[in-house]
Amino acid sequence: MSKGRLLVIEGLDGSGKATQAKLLASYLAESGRKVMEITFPDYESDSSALVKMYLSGQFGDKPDDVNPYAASSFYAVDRYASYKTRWGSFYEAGGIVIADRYTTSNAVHQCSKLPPEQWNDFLRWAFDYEYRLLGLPAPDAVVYLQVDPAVSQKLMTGRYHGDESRKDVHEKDIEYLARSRRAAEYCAEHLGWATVHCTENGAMRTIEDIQAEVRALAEKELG
Ligand SMILES: Cc1cn([C@H]2C[C@H](O)[C@@H](COP(=O)(O)O)O2)c(=O)[nH]c1=O
Repeated sequence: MSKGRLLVIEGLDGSGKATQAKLLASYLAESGRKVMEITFPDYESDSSALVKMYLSGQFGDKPDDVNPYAASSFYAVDRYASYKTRWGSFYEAGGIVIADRYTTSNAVHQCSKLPPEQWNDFLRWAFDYEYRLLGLPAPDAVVYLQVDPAVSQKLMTGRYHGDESRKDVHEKDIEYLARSRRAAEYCAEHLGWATVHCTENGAMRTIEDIQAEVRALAEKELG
């Protein structure tokens, strides 16, 4: 039996990835396809222990306190565990997997710790490590949900109702988030990701409008 398909929804914090991934998975399931939705980090699993230590600041309270290769490894083994225990056999048997974040999040959030002239080397390493050495599937398509900086700032402020202490080490660091945005746009442009522009005139477009574009991209990929 031929292996399945992996569609990834990527975007910066607060871009609506979880909502769009869920809606896409339900839509594809209703259209009669075998679908599973997965999300990373896999906070429910013990395999995310190192990711949790990192995000809660136990290795240092700034993202840059943990070098991108170390941090990427934490997320990569979390994905490996999830693949082995949750979705690997479903995917291998031909199922469609919709991922809310994937290796592509290391491309965005870890790449941004390096100067731009080192990005290509880092990206080559990250993809080679996960897709070849660990044996995880490479995505068939990546949809990047692009949100204007001013709008995403507003969304992030609202998310924790002004309680800064609930933010993780990435979310607390505005300068790091700006760098991650630059890395995300670089990846979207150079790695063949499909960009969906989620903002219009300084506000988010409706969930339904964005979903219509996401579905069209998925349908094009799945045929
Ligand atoms: C899945 C994943 C997330 N991240 C980052 C993105 C977020 O800032 C943070 C936590 O993810 P979350 O906001 O989706 O809970 O971890 C990576 O750096 N690499 C990864 O592989």
